[in-house]
Amino acid sequence: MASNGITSHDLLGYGITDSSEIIYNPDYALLFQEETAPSLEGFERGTVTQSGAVAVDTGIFTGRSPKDKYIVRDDLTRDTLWWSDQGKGNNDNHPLSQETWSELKRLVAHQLSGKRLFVVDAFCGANPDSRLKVRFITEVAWQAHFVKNMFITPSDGELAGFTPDFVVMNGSKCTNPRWQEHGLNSENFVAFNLTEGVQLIGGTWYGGEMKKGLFSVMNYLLPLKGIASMHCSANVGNDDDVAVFFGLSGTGKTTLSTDPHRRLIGDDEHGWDDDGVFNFEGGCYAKTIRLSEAAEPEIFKAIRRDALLENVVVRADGSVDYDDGSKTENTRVSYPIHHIDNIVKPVSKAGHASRVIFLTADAFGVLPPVACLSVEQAQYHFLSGFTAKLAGTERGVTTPLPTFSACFGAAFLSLHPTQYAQVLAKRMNSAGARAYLVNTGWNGSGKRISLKDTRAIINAILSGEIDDAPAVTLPIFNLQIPTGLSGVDSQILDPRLTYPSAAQWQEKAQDLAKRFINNFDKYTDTPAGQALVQAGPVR
Ligand SMILES: Nc1ncnc2c1ncn2[C@@H]1O[C@H](COP(=O)(O)OP(=O)(O)O)[C@@H](O)[C@H]1O
Ligand SMILES: C=C(OP(=O)(O)O)C(=O)O
Ligand SMILES: [Mn+2]
Repeated sequence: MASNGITSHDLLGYGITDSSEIIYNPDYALLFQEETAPSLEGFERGTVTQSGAVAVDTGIFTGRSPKDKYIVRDDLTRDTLWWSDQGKGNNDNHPLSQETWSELKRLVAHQLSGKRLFVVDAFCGANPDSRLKVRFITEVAWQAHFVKNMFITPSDGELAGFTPDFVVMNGSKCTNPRWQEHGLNSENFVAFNLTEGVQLIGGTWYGGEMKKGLFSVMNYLLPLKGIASMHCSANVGNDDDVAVFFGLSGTGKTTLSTDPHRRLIGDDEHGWDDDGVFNFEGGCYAKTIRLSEAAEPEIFKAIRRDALLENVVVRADGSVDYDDGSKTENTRVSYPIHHIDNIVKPVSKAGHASRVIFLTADAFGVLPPVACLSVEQAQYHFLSGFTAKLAGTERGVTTPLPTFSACFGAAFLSLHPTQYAQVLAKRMNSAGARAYLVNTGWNGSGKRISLKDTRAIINAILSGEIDDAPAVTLPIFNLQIPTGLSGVDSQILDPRLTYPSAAQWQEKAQDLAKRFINNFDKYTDTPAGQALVQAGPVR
């Protein structure tokens, strides 16, 4: 192949033999042809929709499968990783032995051998000094399209001499028949070997495993270098004021960071180093369930040729029924970031953040739609990560499930949560950043807080209006809540007013406070953790 390509010889090192053809870094035109080829069958075959975007079904897996996630426990990771079987917190970092890893790798390599393969080389991380050079190997065209959308495309110059730091071998068509003997959760697997720099995928076709998989890898590497690694979206205003929006899936990172008046840095994964905030990705991955052009015009318009829709229902005329969640609530679209008009160019990065927003979707309806946090409260709520798992993103979750997800992204943390909290605190402190808790979930009315109200709240945070607004203290949680903000229904700012009686709020609040206190217990075995207890709710 040409100098900017690779040969089957280059794949031998991964155990992949006899490749019949390698399609290296396909462009969008070729991907379109490949993923809509009439010869394709089943989940491999895409459908062209009216907007020009191709729609695919991701198969049995329409969300991540955290129970099938494994990391090889070896000399590198033994004492550095936050393991599922150690300490007090529970997480998805299940240990894997070197022997089982080798078997899984043989399985995937066998699956990918003798095939026509797509190989995509891309960056994860916008900064040359902390980015990963990643190679994705897959036999499914739309999976190559997904990673082209989501990761950063190197220039031709950068591709010359591209030696991957990390390789993703996607064997989604194969499963592990010996999973029981291996002591694993199922025949499906998403496995990482940080020493080798390899991710293996078997059984699941869901593209999000590759995107969030690399995020877990960045989450391992960056904090150890003093760089914050954050499950957040980010944008920047006309005064170069940077805001980051932390939040678990479905809490509004993508929706709220896509703001026509602010340049988008990225919608999901960022680092914060000595120069400022930078994106890990080159694209966005928006939820499309009940998407409307009126409520989210920028995202709606981003769905066009080169965007890739997942698990939506396409009508006979090629239009998409965004209201139909029959395949999953987790319908999605990935698109390159330049499908949004107002973005930071050419590199998705900006200065230090001055506003740090924690998005939570409170399914209990207790938390206020916004509160201003003290430095200690910010640490407390970041470690607690109270929110809800919304339907669809994880296998088996079908209704909002209240959860404490440390750092608003426990599923992706590779190190202990306190390590992320320490790095974030240091960055926030040097930048003089202020923190806010924003509930995009429910209140006493039983309905979700409206997007219109949340957007007005975000505007009041970003303009600074909220810092001077009259405020009261919400008892039990000791949160400072504003009593009036432009464009926000003042009846919703105090959650007590959304209940038939304040006593009803009080009862639910006491129950939630207990959960907070119990959850925080796992951080109280250090003096620093002990000191934070008073920043949380009291019984
Ligand atoms: N008050 C609200 N704030 C933010 N999003 C809301 C709100 N009410 C409903 N939504 C919907 O919730 C979803 C938020 O999803 P998204 O922004 O993709 O989350 P994330 O990027 O954090 O996974 C969108 O479908 C959005 O339309
Ligand atoms: C893609 C995911 O999350 P988010 O909605 O935060 O992008 C995920 O959790 O798999
Ligand atoms: Mn998102």
